[in-house]
Amino acid sequence: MSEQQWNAVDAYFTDLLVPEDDALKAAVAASDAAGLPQIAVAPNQGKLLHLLALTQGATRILEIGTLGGYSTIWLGRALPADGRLVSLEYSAEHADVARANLARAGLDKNAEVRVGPALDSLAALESEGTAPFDFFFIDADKANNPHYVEWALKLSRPGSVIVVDNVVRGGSVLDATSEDPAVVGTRRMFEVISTHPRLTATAFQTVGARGYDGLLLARVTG
Ligand SMILES: C[S@@+](CC[C@H](N)C(=O)[O-])C[C@H]1O[C@@H](n2cnc3c(N)ncnc32)[C@H](O)[C@@H]1O
Ligand SMILES: [Mg+2]
Repeated sequence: MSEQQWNAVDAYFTDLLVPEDDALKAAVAASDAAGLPQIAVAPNQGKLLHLLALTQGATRILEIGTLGGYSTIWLGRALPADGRLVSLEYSAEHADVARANLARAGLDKNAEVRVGPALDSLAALESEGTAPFDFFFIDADKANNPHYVEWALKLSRPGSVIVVDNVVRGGSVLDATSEDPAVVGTRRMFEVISTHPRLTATAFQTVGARGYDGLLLARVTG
């Protein structure tokens, strides 16, 4: 099956089930205009995150890796009126674009973008005594994925859900000899999760508008 066919099927699904409104279209346009890389989740993946967070009844969401806030908007729209989303982003420039996109989507009251290395922001959240989060979306520097999963656990409650994006690495996730930090980090994350007493998880491969990739979905059991 060709990439052209994956794209066409994705477009069919998206046209029927995931109509993007003005705020989402504007978020993509503003991110492109600012020169951000086109590495946000696809619309149907954004809607998947939205539906997962809704199904979870999430009132507190933590995202690691904001970019222009496209996935943040989908997640933020799953929150109740008094819900809270914190998104962590290394780049001040990306964060500025995301904040404008979130404001346009009417989510600036619920969603906060914190700038800096996510490991520092996570430690700050802990020292502030933040309440546990119900839903985590991990989509930043893949080398740190094992640390991000450990942090998600620290900031979770039993029943919290963790989604990790881009776990296939073009198939290189199979390569135990890889020195690519993203592959090493992803493999280490799988090892940590596979034996973790507080996590149950699955992962699946995807094809579509973002090519060949995949997601990990985990639930905190205790
Ligand atoms: C794949 S993009 C996020 C895409 C976004 N979740 C979406 O789907 O719309 C990854 C983002 O993580 C940020 N990032 C990379 N390393 C980081 C770090 N150490 N701490 C926080 N953010 C980081 C990058 O600047 C980039 O904006
Ligand atoms: Mg991603």
